[in-house]
Amino acid sequence: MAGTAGVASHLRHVGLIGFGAIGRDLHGQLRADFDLTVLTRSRDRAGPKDGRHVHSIEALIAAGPDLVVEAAAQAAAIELVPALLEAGIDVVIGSTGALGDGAAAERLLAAAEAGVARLIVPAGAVGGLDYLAAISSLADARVTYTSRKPVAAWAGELAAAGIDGSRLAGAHVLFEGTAREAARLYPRNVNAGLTVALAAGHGRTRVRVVADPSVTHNTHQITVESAAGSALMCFTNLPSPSNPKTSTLTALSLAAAVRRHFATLVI
Ligand SMILES: NC(=O)C1=CN([C@@H]2O[C@H](COP(=O)(O)OP(=O)(O)OC[C@H]3O[C@@H](n4cnc5c(N)ncnc54)[C@H](O)[C@@H]3O)[C@@H](O)[C@H]2O)C=CC1
Ligand SMILES: O=C([O-])CC(=O)C(=O)O
Repeated sequence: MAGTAGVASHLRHVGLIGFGAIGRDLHGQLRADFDLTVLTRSRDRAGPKDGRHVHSIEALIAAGPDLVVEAAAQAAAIELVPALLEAGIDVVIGSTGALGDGAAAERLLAAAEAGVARLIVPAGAVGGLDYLAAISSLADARVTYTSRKPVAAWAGELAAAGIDGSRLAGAHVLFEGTAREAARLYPRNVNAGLTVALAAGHGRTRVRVVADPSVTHNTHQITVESAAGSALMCFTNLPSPSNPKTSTLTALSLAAAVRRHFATLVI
């Protein structure tokens, strides 16, 4: 099967936290090749029709997963992921913006160290993290990440700023600044900016957030200037049908991170 080269033939056990737009897609993409246990809050009624389904982090740890993917929310990552890491379970963190909170990042990394586990940052809605990590050692590197999404992805944020999204005539810059601040202000929309900053370095990365009535896709542009040259990366992603804030690419990226984790040939 495409993309599974090198995956061990016996079924590995993967835990998923969250069963929203990403969690449901991820479950569908992984169910044929992995044993899955899904953690949802007890008040969230939706869950998988087949496979294991639990409502507490203790039950997820007791199920004994080889790897867990968090695809719920920054708050869920901060609350639940440390216990997994302390229990020695590697975690792919979808809500990368959680690492923008200094105290939370310290807690997560301390838990990983204590449990001798790995906290894995996936590319998510963007790509090119290998390039960004490569130029991160260059002192002069400058990276700009621009998130440009349709107005539907910003309905709540525009309303909070007193702007009627349906009347927006042109692109509206909601934010320019650091990745940490963007991830704090837009926890469900700008995790990708924090991912870029983790790869390239916070001090080198600027983030722009734009609501644009002329685009139909979630567009992520990364520009880089450094002593190694320049790069322009643009990801024009279809929004998830069930959550316009989220790109359909994100679940595919998390599934790829899971397969990579168990692969013999690592790409
Ligand atoms: N790294 C990246 O590029 C991206 C990261 N994300 C992150 O992924 C998260 C999920 O995205 P979607 O699936 O589109 O959101 P969604 O809103 O469709 O689904 C999230 C689900 O997680 C559940 N949830 C929240 N807290 C929970 C908890 N403590 N325990 C168990 N379940 C919990 C919610 O009830 C909901 O069902 C976003 O909030 C964002 O943090 C989203 C898009 C891109
Ligand atoms: O999926 C996307 O387009 C990006 C996103 O929501 C995020 O970075 O949180």
